[in-house]
Amino acid sequence: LKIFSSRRLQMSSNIRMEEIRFLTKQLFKSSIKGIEKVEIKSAFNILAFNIIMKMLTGNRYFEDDDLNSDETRHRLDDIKQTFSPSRQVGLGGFPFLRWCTFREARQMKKLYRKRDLFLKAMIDARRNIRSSSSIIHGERRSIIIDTMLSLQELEPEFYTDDIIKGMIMTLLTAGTDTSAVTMEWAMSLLLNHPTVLDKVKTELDCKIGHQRLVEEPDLSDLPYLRAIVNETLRLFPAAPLLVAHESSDDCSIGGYDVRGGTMLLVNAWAIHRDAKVWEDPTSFRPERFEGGEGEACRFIPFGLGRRGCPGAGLANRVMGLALAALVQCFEWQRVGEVEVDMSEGKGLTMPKAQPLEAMCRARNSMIKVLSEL
Ligand code: HEM
Repeated sequence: LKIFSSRRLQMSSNIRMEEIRFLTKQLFKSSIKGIEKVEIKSAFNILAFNIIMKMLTGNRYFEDDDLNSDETRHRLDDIKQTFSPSRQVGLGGFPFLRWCTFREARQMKKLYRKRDLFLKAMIDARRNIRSSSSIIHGERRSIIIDTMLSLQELEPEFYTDDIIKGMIMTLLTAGTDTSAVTMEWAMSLLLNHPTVLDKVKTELDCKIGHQRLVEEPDLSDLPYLRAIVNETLRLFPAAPLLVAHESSDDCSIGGYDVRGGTMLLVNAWAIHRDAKVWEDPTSFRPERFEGGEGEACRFIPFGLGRRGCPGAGLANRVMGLALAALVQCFEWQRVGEVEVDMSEGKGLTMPKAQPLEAMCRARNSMIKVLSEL
């Protein structure tokens, strides 16, 4: 509640808007001379990390202006390796992963130590800033680590540094790759379905126009954009098996007796493509969400109930805003004649097998807005 309530999200909306402006400015710089090839995967990863890091600490993680510089690539590889969700599961998550070689265990230990130092440095930096000033300004109140340190002052025995480190790590692992991967799938689907791309562009042109950049409050007035995000999450859920659950007690569900301590993996990917509950399930048809078709138990990209994803609201804002800005400001084309390869790669968040590249050019109607960013 302290981190994800609508009010808290509202307080950090300027952070997301700043990062969207940063991304569009970078893309404008790269494509100012005409149509240019851009590596969208890294751009989305950088956006997702910068937003979460800024919400956590007040500072973005990638300061470099150039999305393609060696420094940026190096930092991106490093942080992805350190906070990859696959490594998060590690030794303790699934029982079958508890078996690993001595060498793997040593590597894992090294990684945990690196993470620990990284997280400690983040907390110490905020603690120092807080102790050097007694006034908490408006902006600081929206910084997540500051919120956690305030809770620590109230309940020190519960909010220990280790608990805070665990929370930060969960936010970094659960909240970055998932959104970045979904945005990449969405852009890939749009490139392979130009009529859908044209339709959402028309929605943006009609509702927002060409005199300003799309903003977070506009999202509620963009139902077709929302339908595209949902249809992407249906076909390519970033947590295809949700997160492992365990029954705390014996229970009976749908006629099955389940013992306490049973691990439950829900195959959301299969439910989302089940022909018994979805018409033409493998087709990309955002229109199916326009009439509210997607609700209830068959559409569960964020899980359900008490342990459902607390970051769903944040993710929908980030993904909606980023896609809206990219479509509003730029013309997009595939790199060649061939359709974008939609094969699924390996990894817990179901990434694309091939990182997405696309041709990008600033829209003439948006040059004025882009030049003023
Ligand atoms: C497209 C983006 C995202 C998807 C598809 C997604 C999906 C999920 C799913 C399926 C779960 C498990 C739910 C269950 O087992 O019932 C989960 C848990 C979680 N997610 Fe997300 N998530 C996304 C973005 C985010 C973001 C942006 C954050 C926060 C910064 C976040 C934070 C969390 C946390 C903390 C949990 C664990 C909750 C718990 O254990 O109670 N997620 N997410």
